[in-house]
Amino acid sequence: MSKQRHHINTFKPAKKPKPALDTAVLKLHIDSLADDGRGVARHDNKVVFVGGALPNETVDAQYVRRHKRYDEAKLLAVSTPAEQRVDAICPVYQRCGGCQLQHLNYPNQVSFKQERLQRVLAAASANTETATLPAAITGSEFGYRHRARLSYHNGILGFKAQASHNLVSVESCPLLAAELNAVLSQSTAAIAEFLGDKATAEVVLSLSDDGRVALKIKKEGFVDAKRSAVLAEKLVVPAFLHSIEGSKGAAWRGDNAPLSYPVSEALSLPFQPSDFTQVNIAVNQQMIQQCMAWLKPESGELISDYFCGLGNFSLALASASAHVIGVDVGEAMLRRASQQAETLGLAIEYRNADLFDAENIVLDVASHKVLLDPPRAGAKALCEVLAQSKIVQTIVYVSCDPATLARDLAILQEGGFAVADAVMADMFPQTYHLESLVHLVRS
Ligand SMILES: C[S@@+](CC[C@H](N)C(=O)[O-])C[C@H]1O[C@@H](n2cnc3c(N)ncnc32)[C@H](O)[C@@H]1O
Repeated sequence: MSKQRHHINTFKPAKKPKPALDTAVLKLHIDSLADDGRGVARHDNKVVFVGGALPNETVDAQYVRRHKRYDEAKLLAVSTPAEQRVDAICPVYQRCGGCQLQHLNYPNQVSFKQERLQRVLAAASANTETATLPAAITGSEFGYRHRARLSYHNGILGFKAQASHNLVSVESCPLLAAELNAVLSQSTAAIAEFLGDKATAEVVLSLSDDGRVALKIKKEGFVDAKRSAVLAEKLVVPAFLHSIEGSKGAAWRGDNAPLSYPVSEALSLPFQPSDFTQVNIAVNQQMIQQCMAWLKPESGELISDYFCGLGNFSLALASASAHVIGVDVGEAMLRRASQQAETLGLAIEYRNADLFDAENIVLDVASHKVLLDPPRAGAKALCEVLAQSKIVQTIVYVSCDPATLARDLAILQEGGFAVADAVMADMFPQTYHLESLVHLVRS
């Protein structure tokens, strides 16, 4: 039998060369703001997104990327500035990827986010007129973050640049609390000396309400204990080295005394730098009060707090004499939350469950009121279970992502819940991030 030869075609057609980007200066009129804060114009029958441009402005811009359905352009000059335009206060604004709205005055940042929330509510309830929203929950426009996560690469400590993995060097950031900025500028040289030119790392700064600032480093490779101790010595009070974790070998641990952040005048939450904490303390405290006003906890009644983290909402609910079941996937956080509940003598039972998996979701038959505060991915599985259950009568949904909020509200409304109230909470001024609270009742 003759061997058959299979002919394998190894010929690969050469990739079509990309057409050169048109470098002409475009004169664009900006019609609106996209959800990510970029100005939206139309040119050549296509939408063009222009970062840093505002509605009603005429701008000069140049293409940076062209796609089938839309194009992206960079702002060169604003020929007719909008009334809402203000000067950005950060020297690396438009290079750093952290802020998108510093060029828009604050009242208009708030209305931009209010309108986005209104659109989400309108889309989720096609037949319901969306009432005007109440005044937004707001705090300071700048200096509001008590926690910051910076990246380190090739000798640069900073934040990711816009639309790129490069880093923008930052020794001070107008969104950070003054205490964090002081520590950042004092410690940058010591951190860079410790990590060297080639390391890749993450540096987390966390401010405690007693003024201490913890520095935690996560790096590639092994951690050198002696050099870690030298870095710890170099940090100036109130900064202290909390820990250095490597991708290999043992971690170096320094002072691990818990930090704390206040959730009300009377209550504080102990936390570790790796825990989830709401970054904006003033806005968080008002959010807690809003949730309490909607949930109206009564003595002895059972309330479920899903995605409870360290018990940010559970503590307040239980302090008003409710019994609380807190559910989260973060084991270490749940341990700390339980300890705090025990210290304060509060009736909270914390449970560990993956709430993205419907099989793990158990609704307690005695719990008619529910609070949920999921991560950006939302809470599809939980909302499907809540929609089918006739036990739960009141839901407060705390959302940090309008797209998943819209999806989940549609599920809940299909299941018989109606939006009773909603409010925008400006947790992240100067950025496009939208935090919102929605109160639903079974109709
Ligand atoms: C936006 S945080 C809210 C935490 C808390 N409610 C607060 O206010 O501090 C989201 C929480 O969801 C938790 N989480 C993330 N994925 C989860 C999952 N699949 N199942 C359960 N909890 C999850 C995180 O651990 C985190 O604590």
